[in-house]
Amino acid sequence: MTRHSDPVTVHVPLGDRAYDVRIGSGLIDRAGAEIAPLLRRPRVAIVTDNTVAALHLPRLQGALTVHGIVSEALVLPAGESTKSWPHLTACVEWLLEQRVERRDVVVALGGGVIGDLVGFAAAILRRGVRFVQIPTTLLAQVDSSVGGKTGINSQRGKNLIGAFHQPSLVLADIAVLDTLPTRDFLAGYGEVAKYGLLGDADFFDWLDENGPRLRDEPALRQQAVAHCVAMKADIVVRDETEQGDRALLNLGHTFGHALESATGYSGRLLHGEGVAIGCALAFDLSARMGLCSQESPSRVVDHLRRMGMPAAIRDITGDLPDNSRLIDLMGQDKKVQDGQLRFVLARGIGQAFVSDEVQAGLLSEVLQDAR
Ligand SMILES: NC(=O)c1ccc[n+]([C@@H]2O[C@H](COP(=O)([O-])OP(=O)(O)OC[C@H]3O[C@@H](n4cnc5c(N)ncnc54)[C@H](O)[C@@H]3O)[C@@H](O)[C@H]2O)c1
Ligand SMILES: O=C(O)C(=O)C[C@@H](O)[C@H](O)[C@H](O)COP(=O)(O)O
Ligand SMILES: [Zn+2]
Repeated sequence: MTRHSDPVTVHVPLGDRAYDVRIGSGLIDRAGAEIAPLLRRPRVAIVTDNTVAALHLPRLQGALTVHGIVSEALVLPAGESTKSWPHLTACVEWLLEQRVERRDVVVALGGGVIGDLVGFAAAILRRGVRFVQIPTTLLAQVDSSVGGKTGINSQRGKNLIGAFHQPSLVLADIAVLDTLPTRDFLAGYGEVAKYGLLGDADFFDWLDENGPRLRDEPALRQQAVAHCVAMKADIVVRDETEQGDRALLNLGHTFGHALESATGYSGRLLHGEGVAIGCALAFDLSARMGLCSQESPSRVVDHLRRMGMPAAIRDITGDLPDNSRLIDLMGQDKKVQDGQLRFVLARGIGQAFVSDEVQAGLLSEVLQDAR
């Protein structure tokens, strides 16, 4: 049964690209009322994946119909491999076939894969149309639906083709997370933990106490999602296009993205799992560089393990390329400057910063010991 509670609103004040992120139970049932004020004519194009379509699309379309909004839907295959050129082409061509105009609104209903792909399609369609994010995974609610990073993967690396394109509205219905498989919920938790680790030690303490209860207690879930979104909004407003501080949101991602590429964007390693392992490695590296005490990486790993999450490279099943290949994959990271790798490191829990001073030998050592 869908519960309804008062939504919390986090405003993202980006001038003429400002928008609200609404977080609460039952928001999909109110999507017609929420989206109607954005529309110049009463129709939207929805893009989703097959799993989400079966569970939540009829409810969304019903809620739009009640407000006289006509909708058509494109259903793409679920999974990371959908963030690719062929599916981007299919999505853009379908939107053109639907005669989506410059003043229309496209709706992305799904997890981070759909949000990133559809956001990018909206960025390039007729040189840019507006879009609304309706994130249906924990990961998408706390992270990918906010901030305007959109794009697809390349064989050469994660998210290497994309654009900054902010949504016009985000509707995070925390009740949809009830249908999310545990593995996907925990993958999203990797990004939740990341926020505490990068800049909020008190939040990490709170997660230590409440993390295991987030899945079953809607009030805690709403609190956690709202806190992460507020933290992300604050960083994005300071540095929308990642010239500086925004790179903090990349904690764990230099390692995680290389591991995702190495596993072929397959079900072997989900993005949030890669981020969790990457955070543990970033703290390990920081401790070896003398930036923080050994207590910090130990605490990170203990927390992830207690949550039932992978926390080391050895937790990934199957073969992986050798360390030099992994480091080679890291060379495609978007933080690289003048060919030099840059990492998000930490002076302790909640004290992350960006560094280009990592010695290659130490990096190999960290990877070697983690396998
Ligand atoms: N743009 C950004 O700032 C940003 C931030 C973080 C991650 N990302 C990207 O997000 C992607 C990962 O997102 P994700 O973890 O949401 O993966 P996902 O979109 O693949 O969703 C995970 C799985 O859950 C299913 N699902 C979604 N909602 C469901 C629901 N309510 N009930 C049941 N099943 C549901 C999906 O069909 C899919 O199988 C990666 O590509 C990552 O690079 C982007
Ligand atoms: O919003 C950001 O900025 C982030 O880095 C959030 C990350 O969780 C997310 O995975 C993002 O897509 C990674 O960005 P990338 O630029 O390294 O591809
Ligand atoms: Zn991420």
